Amino acid sequence: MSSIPSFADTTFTDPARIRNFCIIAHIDHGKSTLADRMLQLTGVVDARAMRAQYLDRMDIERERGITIKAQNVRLPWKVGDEEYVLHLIDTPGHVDFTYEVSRALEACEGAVLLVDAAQGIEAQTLANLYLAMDKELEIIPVLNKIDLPAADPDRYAEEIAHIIGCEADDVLRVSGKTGEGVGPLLDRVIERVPAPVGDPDAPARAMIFDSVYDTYRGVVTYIRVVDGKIVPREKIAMMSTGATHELLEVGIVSPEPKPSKGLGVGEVGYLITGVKDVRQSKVGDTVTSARKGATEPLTGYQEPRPMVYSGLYPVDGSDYPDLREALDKLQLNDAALTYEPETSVALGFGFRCGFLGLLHMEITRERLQREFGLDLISTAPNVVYRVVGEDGREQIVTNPSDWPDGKLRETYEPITKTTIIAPSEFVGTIMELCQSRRGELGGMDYLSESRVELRYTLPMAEIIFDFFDSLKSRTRGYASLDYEEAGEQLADLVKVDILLQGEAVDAFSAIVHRDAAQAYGNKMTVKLKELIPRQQFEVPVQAAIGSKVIARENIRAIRKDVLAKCYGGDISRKRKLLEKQKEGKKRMKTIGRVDVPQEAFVAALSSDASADKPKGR
Ligand SMILES: Nc1nc2c(ncn2[C@@H]2O[C@H](COP(=O)(O)OP(=O)(O)OP(=O)(O)O)[C@@H](O)[C@H]2O)c(=O)[nH]1
Repeated sequence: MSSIPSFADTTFTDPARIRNFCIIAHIDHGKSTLADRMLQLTGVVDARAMRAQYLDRMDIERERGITIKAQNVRLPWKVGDEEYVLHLIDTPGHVDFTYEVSRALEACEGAVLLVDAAQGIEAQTLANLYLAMDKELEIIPVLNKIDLPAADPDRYAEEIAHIIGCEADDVLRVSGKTGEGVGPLLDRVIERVPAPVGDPDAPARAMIFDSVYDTYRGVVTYIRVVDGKIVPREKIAMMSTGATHELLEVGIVSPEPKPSKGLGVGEVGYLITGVKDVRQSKVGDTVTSARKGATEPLTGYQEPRPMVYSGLYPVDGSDYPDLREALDKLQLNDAALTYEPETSVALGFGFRCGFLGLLHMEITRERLQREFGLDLISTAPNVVYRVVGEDGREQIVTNPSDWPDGKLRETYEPITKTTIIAPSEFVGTIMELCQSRRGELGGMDYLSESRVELRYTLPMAEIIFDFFDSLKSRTRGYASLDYEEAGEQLADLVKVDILLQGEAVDAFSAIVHRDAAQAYGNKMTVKLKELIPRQQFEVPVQAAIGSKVIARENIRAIRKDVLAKCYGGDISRKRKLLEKQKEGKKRMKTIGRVDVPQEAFVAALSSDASADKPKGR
């Protein structure tokens, strides 16, 4: 086996020589590290240019050590004298990004199922495995990190064999760190993963599995060709809209983008059309030729549905148009992000945004701040509720301010099917936690003598915020968690409003289970009392359900005279002080007669859920 980089540059490769695969795993089991070794071993990146997590291109990904966006790369590999092209698609492992995983799977015929040899199967190993099996991919089971002293490959090979129904001997053993076993793994990919099948003479059909907005090049669209070929200078059409575009560039990624003469059946690469509007290159769409194009699109992807909503507002109101533009651009990168304009009495103009989960929300916010230089406030996140009024009218509520006043006939909340895997000694404490979160046990299975899988139905609102942190701390970090939405259930829900001097502050309203309302009211009133500076009059801070007040704190009055200290003399000093006070006022929002500094909103809204940095695993 030796590397043959020149072969990687040749496109229109015979499909029989192509293998498209991805690596799926629980978070931190070592996908990105293994991908690094593959880049090196195939000679695509030489040792000098190598850096850790080569495919994680975003700063946030490197800093957090997690993969958010799926990436793809073309690798040459030789078995005996036969030359092959591998397309590797690196996928994220966090539960919020399952959607990215499912898109990556659409472009592959095989999946390397990577399991940490010191940890065994975890909740997302199973979730990703089931996704891959659903799409009928060839699964190649692999134990990673065999260099670790704590590795117990024999034990976990049995576990994997038991789950996927193979022999324990079939499970390969590698170390992404030392590179051991990576060559044989690539050989196995070539041997087991089926070559892509497509009709080279049919009209072109390629599926879009990712699109990225690039400041210099415009929209870059990643595709996998299914039939025919895509060549530069030809007009292409997007099948969902019928829109046609001039193709400016077609190419492959190995590991940097390289223009090519085109892409044929089974090949994975990118195209650039000079389109500036990010919404014209929809993930899941089929690309065909504008002239004599295909008539049947490929089966689309399942549209991702947001699970968590939150309001995003610019701290400086004049940044509103920039925020809109930034969201437009991010959405191309992130088909799961949704947003629509909303206004808040307290925060002004902003957007109601939908996310897949809290990590997704946090990352979106961080990207808006970093990549677009925006200073933002986000309101407390909430899930999606359905309410039926006394008159039988139904309403979907994604924003607490839309919660109908008055009596409601029925209120529903979304629920999840949750899987927890942990050492069996923690079963009692996990059950306790789930019960306290209104969970219902669905079943329990032993994966081996000492490890158990628990299945629960839990309200989504209970699970997305701090559940994972509680689970981790109660199980000393040994439990892993995965959940998927599973419909809705009747629940006794109420809206808690927070009032300043009798006036509701919409940004602080929350929908909670009736049993949790008191705790929310107490927490917010105490917090706001600390955060809002004293005014020249007393300000009551109240929590209320409808007109019923359930908690109250008072901010005592003071009188602040900035000129008091400089009576007599210096007029310019006086003016300066007054101006300083005016500056301060600009950063205040006035609720009724109460001046609330921006910082108080930020602090009050960020200190609970969004401050826990959930890194689910
Ligand atoms: N000892 C040892 N450590 C490894 C090996 N492979 C990965 N690691 C370490 O395990 C941690 C996680 O590795 P990553 O490659 O970032 O894991 P990942 O699965 O890509 O994680 P996500 O991208 O967040 O899903 C890092 O600290 C790696 O250095 C290995 O073979 N041996």
